[in-house]
Amino acid sequence: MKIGIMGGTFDPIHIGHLLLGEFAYEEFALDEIWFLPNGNPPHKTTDESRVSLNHRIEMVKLATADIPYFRVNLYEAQTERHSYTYSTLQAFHELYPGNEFYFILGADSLFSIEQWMCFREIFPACTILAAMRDDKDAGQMKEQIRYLSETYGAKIRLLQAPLVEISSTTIRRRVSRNLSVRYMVPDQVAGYININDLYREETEL
Ligand SMILES: Nc1ncnc2c1ncn2[C@@H]1O[C@H](COP(=O)(O)OP(=O)(O)OP(=O)(O)O)[C@@H](O)[C@H]1O
Ligand SMILES: O=C(O)c1ccc[n+]([C@@H]2O[C@H](COP(=O)([O-])O)[C@@H](O)[C@H]2O)c1
Repeated sequence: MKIGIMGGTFDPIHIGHLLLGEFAYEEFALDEIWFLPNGNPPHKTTDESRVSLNHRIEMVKLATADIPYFRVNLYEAQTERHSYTYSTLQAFHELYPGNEFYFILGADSLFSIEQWMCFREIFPACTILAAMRDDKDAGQMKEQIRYLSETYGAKIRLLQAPLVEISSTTIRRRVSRNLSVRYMVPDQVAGYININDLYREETEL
């Protein structure tokens, strides 16, 4: 099978993430998209101010429940230790042999990938599908793809998805200011945020 992996902190999941999954599925004829919530994000330093892992997972489940080819994979959520993409991919090849993995990410992740743990080991283990987050990314993205491909033999494809300038930060900020997040997150996620009173405090940004 061809499996797309949509890794993220998902604090909370929003339509930018879901569109990447949907367009990757279609454009690269993938069989499934696995949403992979990060248990303890290696590079985000403000974990203590974020909502609990359980809330993040619950929102990912709600957002993906109706789509048969969207799955939630809790591999990285099962450990308190940092999860690193290279080791998750190694584990997936052992746990699910014979599958091809496509790691889906946005421009910011592609630009910082050389700071990731053992990043060279990521390239032979998957094809990267990289999406722009912003119009300004276009030229720089192509250059970064060329650079990573030539330098490390990375297999990277540009993922053409609608440009959505929404981030989890935007959602957290808007909720804390009592502004609407309707249409930015699925209705079920907006309802969950509301019922559980998430992101109300400015300090949770
Ligand atoms: N609107 C978007 N368009 C394209 N890619 C996105 C978008 N939002 C997130 N991504 C990508 O999805 C992956 C997971 O992102 P993450 O869960 O950190 O969301 P985020 O919106 O970037 O969060 P935050 O604002 O908290 O940093 C990353 O590879 C990121 O680049
Ligand atoms: O392995 C690493 O060192 C590493 C460093 C930064 C990000 N990642 C992964 O990249 C994905 C997007 O990360 P984030 O923080 O933007 O949600 C998610 O699956 C992270 O686990 C991985």
